Amino acid sequence: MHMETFGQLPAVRITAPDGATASIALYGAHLASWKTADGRERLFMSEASPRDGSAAIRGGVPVIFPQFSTRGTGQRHGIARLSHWRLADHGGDATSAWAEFALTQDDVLPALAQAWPHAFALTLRFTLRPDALEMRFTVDNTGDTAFDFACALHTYFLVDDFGRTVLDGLPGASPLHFGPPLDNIYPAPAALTLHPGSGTLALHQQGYSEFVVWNPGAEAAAKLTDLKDDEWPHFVCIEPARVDKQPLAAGAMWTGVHTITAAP
Ligand SMILES: O=P(O)(O)OC[C@H]1O[C@H](O)[C@H](O)[C@@H](O)[C@@H]1O
Repeated sequence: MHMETFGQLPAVRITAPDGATASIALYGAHLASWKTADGRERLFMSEASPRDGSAAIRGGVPVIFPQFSTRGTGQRHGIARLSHWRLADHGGDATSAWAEFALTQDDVLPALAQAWPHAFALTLRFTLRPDALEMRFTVDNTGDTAFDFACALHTYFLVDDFGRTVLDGLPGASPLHFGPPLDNIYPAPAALTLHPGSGTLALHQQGYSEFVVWNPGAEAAAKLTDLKDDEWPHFVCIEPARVDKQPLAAGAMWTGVHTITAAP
């Protein structure tokens, strides 16, 4: 583990024994880069993304909590991606390396916290294993009343041939060929396979209820100031999610796991 910067933001880099790396900004516990041992970057990052903590990072893996998009009266996509997390712990063994990040209500700026005044503890652990990345997300209700939350890991996969990118495994929509703008929500199967042009990525999830699949297309992308006009064909977002707010009892914990495994 060593500290580096992502733009002006402090970031943690972990390196697995096989040479795979992940770089996570403390702002948002935001995974900005994942490279497998072959040196290949697997995540898209916008060249126009803010990198100074003034706004959410565009690319990588934004952490969405406690609201998905505008499905509620609170902050769009929630407060986690706009908050400064802490590095809680890190480690590794002969084949793996990991780092865990933590956020509680005390870490959140008052202006963001006031719209969602609950006691919570989030952890997000990134583990690099041979050809794989695991993201283990926990939501702990540390208060004495129930709260409702939604969440997602808004993963921007880098694709090297948009016109040949295919997603297999979505109920009722398999295979899904990318092309027209897309912003759909599907019930989450345990496994999906993404063909990003060359090679495959196997996606496995536990604990989530939906996958959101998003690509803005040219017209909507042109309206996003944090995305260059020609960048939209370089990514597809496939987001394990709990899109609607559901209750979590006082003292209860929810866990969602998303594992991405690369194959040639
Ligand atoms: O621009 P953002 O707030 O990061 O949201 C980006 C996208 O996130 C999700 O994929 C939603 O389903 C989309 O409707 C939204 O456009």
